[in-house]
Amino acid sequence: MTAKIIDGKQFAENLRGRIAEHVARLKAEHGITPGLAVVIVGEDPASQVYVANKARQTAEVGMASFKHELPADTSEADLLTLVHRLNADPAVHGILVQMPLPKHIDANKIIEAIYPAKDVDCFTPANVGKVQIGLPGPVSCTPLGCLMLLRAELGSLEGKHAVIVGRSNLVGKPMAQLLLRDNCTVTVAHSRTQNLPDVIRQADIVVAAVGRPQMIKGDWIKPGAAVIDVGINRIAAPEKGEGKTRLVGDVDTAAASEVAGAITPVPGGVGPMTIACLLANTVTTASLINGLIPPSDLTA
Ligand SMILES: Nc1nc(=O)c2c([nH]1)NC[C@@H]1CN(c3ccc(C(=O)N[C@@H](CCC(=O)O)C(=O)O)cc3)C=[N+]21
Repeated sequence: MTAKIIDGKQFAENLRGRIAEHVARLKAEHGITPGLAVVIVGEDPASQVYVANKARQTAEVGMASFKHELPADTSEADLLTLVHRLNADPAVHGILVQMPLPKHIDANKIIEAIYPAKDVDCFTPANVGKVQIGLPGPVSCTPLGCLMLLRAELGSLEGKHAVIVGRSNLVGKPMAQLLLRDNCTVTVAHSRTQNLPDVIRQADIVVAAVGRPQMIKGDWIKPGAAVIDVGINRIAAPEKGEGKTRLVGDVDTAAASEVAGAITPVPGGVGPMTIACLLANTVTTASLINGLIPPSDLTA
């Protein structure tokens, strides 16, 4: 069997098209221009690429984009002041503080300062709780993107055994909640799981979010399974020349493609969906802040 390659880049482009339509409607019918503020502290080059991409795509769908680039030695107090200002700014419906933050800043303190109504990452405790009990609001961008791809690929997820590898607050835990809501049987595996290959072999759906390049091997995959690779790891690529690098996922994609029914590539799989879902969440929060029912096709 050769797996279908799930084109996350194309799917994200289509999603952004739907988002642009909702944005146009919010403007025309309600006079609302959804606004997303992105805050980046320090000069990490990878972070700067993501932030530039986010700002460009935000503008492309017709939303207002506010970028705040702060020096690496910004104090926690100054960052908190900025968050408070964005909380109070009526033109801002979404606030994203790019992670990771420099070590002298307590990320949890910053996250807790974000007004939950504007928390488009779905990092605040209030929104994590809402996802868990199924209330409307923003949904963690990467898990939401994975869920959209799975639903598009498989239709109903009911009764399927999903094995999530990784238990982070960013991906593993919210992914488990969303798949439970879609009536999957959910197993969350992690670094202490015993016989990991045998656990993964039971999965109809594998979500790999461990951050270890190509750790999940082809012969761990059940024939026909759907494999969602969240990992984005930069590794050395001597075949491309000295000092060159390339991106790989947490799955050995070439080997897994011989067995799986469908698989997401890296790059071009989950990554572009994460950014599109950030924009989707901004439409959701802009709607809710203004007392409107958010579009059902942009959320879980
Ligand atoms: N508050 C916060 N929210 C985030 O959502 C957040 C964050 N901080 N910090 C960093 C991570 C990482 N992240 C990515 C988003 C898109 C791609 C993406 O589009 N990747 C492309 C490849 C990009 C490349 O070539 O480097 C792809 O997979 O095709 C990657 C990574 C969001 N993050």
